[in-house]
Amino acid sequence: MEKVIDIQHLSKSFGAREVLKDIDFSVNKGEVVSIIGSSGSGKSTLLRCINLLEKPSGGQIIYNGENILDDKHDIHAYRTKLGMVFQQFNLFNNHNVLSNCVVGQVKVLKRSKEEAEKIAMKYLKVVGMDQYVNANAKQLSGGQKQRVAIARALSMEPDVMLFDEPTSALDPEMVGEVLKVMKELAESGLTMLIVTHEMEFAKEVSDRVVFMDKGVIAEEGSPEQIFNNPTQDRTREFLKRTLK
Ligand SMILES: Nc1ncnc2c1ncn2[C@@H]1O[C@H](COP(=O)(O)OP(=O)(O)OP(=O)(O)O)[C@@H](O)[C@H]1O
Repeated sequence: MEKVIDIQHLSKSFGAREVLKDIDFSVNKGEVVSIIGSSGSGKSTLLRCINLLEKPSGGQIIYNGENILDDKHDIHAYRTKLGMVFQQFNLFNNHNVLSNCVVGQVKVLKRSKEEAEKIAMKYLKVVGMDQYVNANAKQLSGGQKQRVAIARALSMEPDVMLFDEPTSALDPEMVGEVLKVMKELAESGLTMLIVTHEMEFAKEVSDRVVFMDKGVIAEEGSPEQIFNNPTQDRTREFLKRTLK
C-alpha cells in the first residue's frame, strides 16, 4: 500500500509539557482514518503537527520519500498538498462563497480566475452549496459554512484532507449535513484523516481507527476491532465513558 504520509518518532512539547510522545503513524492512499480519544490526549496537536501549524519538537514526517522536517525541504509545497478543515470554519467572512473557494487557488496555485471558478463550482456542487455562490460567508448557517470550508479545501485538490473536529462547533441539527458530505467523500476514495468525537460516524466510515491517550497511540485497528474488541483497558474505559 502506498503511504501518503509516514510519521516516525514524532514528538511535541509545549514548554515542559510533552503532548505527543514518540508517535509512529502513517496514512495510506485512499484510506479514511479517524483519530479518537479523550479531551487533551493530543489528537488536534497531532493533526496540527502534520500540517505544520505546530512545529514538531522531534521526529520525521516523510512525504514523497523525503523528510519534510529537514531544513532544506520546501514546506510550502508540502502544505499545499494538505487540505485542512477546522472546527471554527475559518472562512473569509467578507468574501462570498465562490470567492472563498477561489482565492487560495489563484494566490497559491497560480490558477487563472476562470479555471479556479470552474474547479470551485465542481466542489461546491459536491458539498451541495452551488446554489449559494453569491451569498456572503457570514450569512450562512454553521453547517453551510463548514460545507463551504470543505469545498474550499477540496478546490486545492490536496493529496489528503485533514479534519479537526469538523462538527464540534455546530448546532446539533447541523451535524448530520456535514457528516453526510464527509461520508460521501470517504466513499469516493479520498484520503482522509479525521479527528472526531462522533463515534458512530468513526465506526461507520473509517477504514482504520486510532485511539490516542495521553500523547501516545494506545491502540489502532479496524472500526470493528476498536469498537467491538478493544485489546487495551484504556480503550475499553474510554469507549464505556463515551458510548453510554
Ligand atoms: N498552543 C498550546 N500551548 C500550550 N499547550 C497546548 C497548546 N495546544 C495544545 N496544548 C495542550 O496540549 C494537550 C493536547 O491538546 P490537544 O488539543 O491536542 O488535545 P485533543 O485530544 O485534541 O483534545 P480535544 O478533544 O479537547 O480537542 C492539552 O493538554 C492542551 O492543553
